[in-house]
Amino acid sequence: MKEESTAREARLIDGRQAASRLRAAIAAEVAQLGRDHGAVPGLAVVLVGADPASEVYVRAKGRAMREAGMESHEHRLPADTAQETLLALIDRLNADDRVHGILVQLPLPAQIDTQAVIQAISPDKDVDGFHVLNVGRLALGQQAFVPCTPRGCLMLLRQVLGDLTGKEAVVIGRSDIVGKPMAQLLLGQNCTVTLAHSRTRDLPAVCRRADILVAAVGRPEMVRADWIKPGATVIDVGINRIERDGTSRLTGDVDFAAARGIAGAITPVPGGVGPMTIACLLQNTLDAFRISRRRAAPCHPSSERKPS
Ligand SMILES: NC(=O)C1=CN([C@@H]2O[C@H](COP(=O)(O)OP(=O)(O)OC[C@H]3O[C@@H](n4cnc5c(N)ncnc54)[C@H](OP(=O)(O)O)[C@@H]3O)[C@@H](O)[C@H]2O)C=CC1
Ligand SMILES: Nc1nc(=O)c2c([nH]1)NC[C@@H]1CN(c3ccc(C(=O)N[C@@H](CCC(=O)O)C(=O)O)cc3)C=[N+]21
Repeated sequence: MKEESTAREARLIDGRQAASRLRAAIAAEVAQLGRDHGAVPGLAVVLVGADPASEVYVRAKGRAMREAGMESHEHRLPADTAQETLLALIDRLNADDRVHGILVQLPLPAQIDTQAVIQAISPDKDVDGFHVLNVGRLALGQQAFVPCTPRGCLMLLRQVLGDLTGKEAVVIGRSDIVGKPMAQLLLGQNCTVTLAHSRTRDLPAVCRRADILVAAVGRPEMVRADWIKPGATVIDVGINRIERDGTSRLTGDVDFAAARGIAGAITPVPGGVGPMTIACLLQNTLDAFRISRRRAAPCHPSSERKPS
């Protein structure tokens, strides 16, 4: 039978709006903390080299921090910075009481051992959630700093679907910063999780099982409409800069225009996951600030670790 001519379009998941609500709630809490304690949460962002995309993100993070009433301490180092120099900076930031969160923008130049740098960050200031202690805590289902991008994706999913129990979730991409922690979070929500990657056999068929499809690959419009189960919720993490019709623009890992006719709900790029990543960075920094205050008052009877 022929489809109706007015095919139903997927609900658009507005990441900008969700992020702006979260940022407003954080700003209100920060203002209250200032009134109660005269203290301001601070984030140190370290950028090595001058990658233009990284510059854009770092500027956006700084602006969002200041708008929420938080302090942003930006450290820009030349591309040829030695590893020891960066490690010495991390040591200083670990010891700095005004710095509650530390983010080292990735990727780092080739002469620097990324893991050595990440593991040098104090786990209590690791607002990216990349430190082995936070990765382990997340895997064990303990209180942990959760990487900002998957945390934001989960917030959007909860907003659209409510309880995720029993859903079939497929995550494409197994990176340490997106795919793996996303799979852990979905497992924590009682989804049945498949983590797909470049060696997955018959990826389209795997994707067609998904009630929830998260694409974090880095390949423009790789996910076609016929990979999507009708009515599925699609979260497009990909940020790919492409040339089209002579202009440069951003596109996700999903063929958005076609997928809209099949999916139940879908995030756009830009305006989907990206803004939530930044809002979650503010949330993680606020959580880190709270943890530092509990550390400062260890005798208080209610000083347990759980960020409320
Ligand atoms: N919106 C946001 O806030 C953020 C967006 N991003 C974007 O998300 C995307 C992914 O980032 P990131 O996780 O860092 O990327 P990585 O390059 O680290 O990982 C990509 C993953 O995709 C898999 N992959 C590559 N090609 C294929 C293929 N043909 N079929 C199936 N799987 C494939 C790789 O598999 P294998 O492991 O087998 O090689 C790998 O696991 C990028 O576009 C990035 O810009 C990233 C961070 C934040
Ligand atoms: N230590 C570390 N932590 C990160 O979280 C981290 C990182 N390194 N390196 C790079 C990736 C990428 N990332 C993004 C953040 C915001 C947007 C974002 O706000 N995007 C806007 C568009 C921005 C534009 O126009 O370029 C949007 O999707 O609407 C995107 C991507 C964080 N990352």
